[in-house]
Amino acid sequence: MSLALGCVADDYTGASDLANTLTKAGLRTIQTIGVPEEGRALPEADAVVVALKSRSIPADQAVARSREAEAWLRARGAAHVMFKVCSTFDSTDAGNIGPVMDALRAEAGAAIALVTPAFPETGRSVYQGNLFVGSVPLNESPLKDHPLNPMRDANLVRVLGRQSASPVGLIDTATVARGAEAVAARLQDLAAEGKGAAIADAIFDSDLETLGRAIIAEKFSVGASGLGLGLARALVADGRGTQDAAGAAVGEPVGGAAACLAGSCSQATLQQVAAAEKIMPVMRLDPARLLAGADVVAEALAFAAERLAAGPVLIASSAPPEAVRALQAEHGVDAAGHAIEAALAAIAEGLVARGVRRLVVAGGETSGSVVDRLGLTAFLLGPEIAAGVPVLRTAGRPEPMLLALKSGNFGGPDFFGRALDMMA
Ligand SMILES: Nc1ncnc2c1ncn2[C@@H]1O[C@H](COP(=O)(O)OP(=O)(O)OP(=O)(O)O)[C@@H](O)[C@H]1O
Ligand SMILES: O=C(O)[C@@H](O)C(=O)CO
Repeated sequence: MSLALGCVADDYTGASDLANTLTKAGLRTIQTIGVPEEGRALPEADAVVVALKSRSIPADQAVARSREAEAWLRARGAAHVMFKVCSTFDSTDAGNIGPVMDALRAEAGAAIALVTPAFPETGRSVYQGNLFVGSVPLNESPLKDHPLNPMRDANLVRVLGRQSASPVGLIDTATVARGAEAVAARLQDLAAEGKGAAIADAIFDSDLETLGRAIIAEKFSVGASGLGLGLARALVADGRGTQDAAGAAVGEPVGGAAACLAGSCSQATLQQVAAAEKIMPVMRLDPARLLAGADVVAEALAFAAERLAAGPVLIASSAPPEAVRALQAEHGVDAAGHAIEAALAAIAEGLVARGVRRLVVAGGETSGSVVDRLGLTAFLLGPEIAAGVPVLRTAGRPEPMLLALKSGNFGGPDFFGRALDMMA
């Protein structure tokens, strides 16, 4: 297998979002969970997205894991490696986007990296270096209340500048409008000025296509699904894609019971959980009781066991920002987050033991814990449920499962019902 494109993603839902975009754009794509162990056979692919759970871990660990993933991808022929970050640039001033970018850029022997989280299909655009979520700057969007990394500055030149060891420049929209050669020239000028990264403006998919063409001959970039789209289209134009990449992984139904888990507290997920209450039994986990030592895992599994034969259930810890803040104030951000993630992962394991083979999970960290607990190692890409959320089919598991790993902010209010319909 000689890869046209290699990607290192900093969380599992983000990886499936990117793999979905690459597949739709015409690259046959596989998502692996971590770096595959030596000797593990993978299906033929044009692109591999190695999913890490590195968004919220200490920066030195994120760097080490990302370097290992990059080396694995390069060894399989990937001339360009993209580091996939969140389209809302989720990170703190302590990392991890800057440190990982610095390390992978050095590995690639590149002087500068083009960086853009723009993903117009989901309303993320970058103008004059400022990230917009829909019509509002990042710091006015619901991301200002994110439980792990509240985003309080929309200016990405500043945000990345605080995380990277080298200065950060801007490729503005006027330059992007002049085309790929103008972008490539500006990138070289910024490198000559000593900049190690350039935030690139992008408002429309056509901007991302320009950026893709400008950097496809470079070895490294940083972006979200939008930049993936630009790179994939440049590769496909160059004859590196596969006809019917999107149809490649649609397989037989897997049967079994279906269930949903939500650990995301985003505004989108809160609405989706509320809407799900109209179509399936919903159990709301009480994190305060969990943290006080109550066996909420057993309670949730008993709730599910009584109902699964009749249809899907949803188990959710999702709560509005005030409740999240109150819990975190009492127990600490990490302790609260990890305890809830671990509980939802244990519930997932119990559900699979009780015959669940179709599982929808909302939230990046939550999905990471669930997928790790289930020991899943790779996914093939199925149809798209909502922008950025595909149906995933496990690869290498004797009894296949279907999953949907939803990034917190993605999907419309009817997401859970829609996902279950598409996984029937
Ligand atoms: N009621 C709650 N109170 C406090 N923290 C919670 C609560 N419910 C879930 N959490 C924690 O909030 C975090 C949510 O992060 P997660 O990544 O799963 O969702 P998200 O941030 O909305 O999704 P994404 O990263 O895809 O945008 C997790 O650590 C989870 O355990
Ligand atoms: O880019 C995005 O917004 C998503 O793929 C994601 O990473 C959210 O966690």
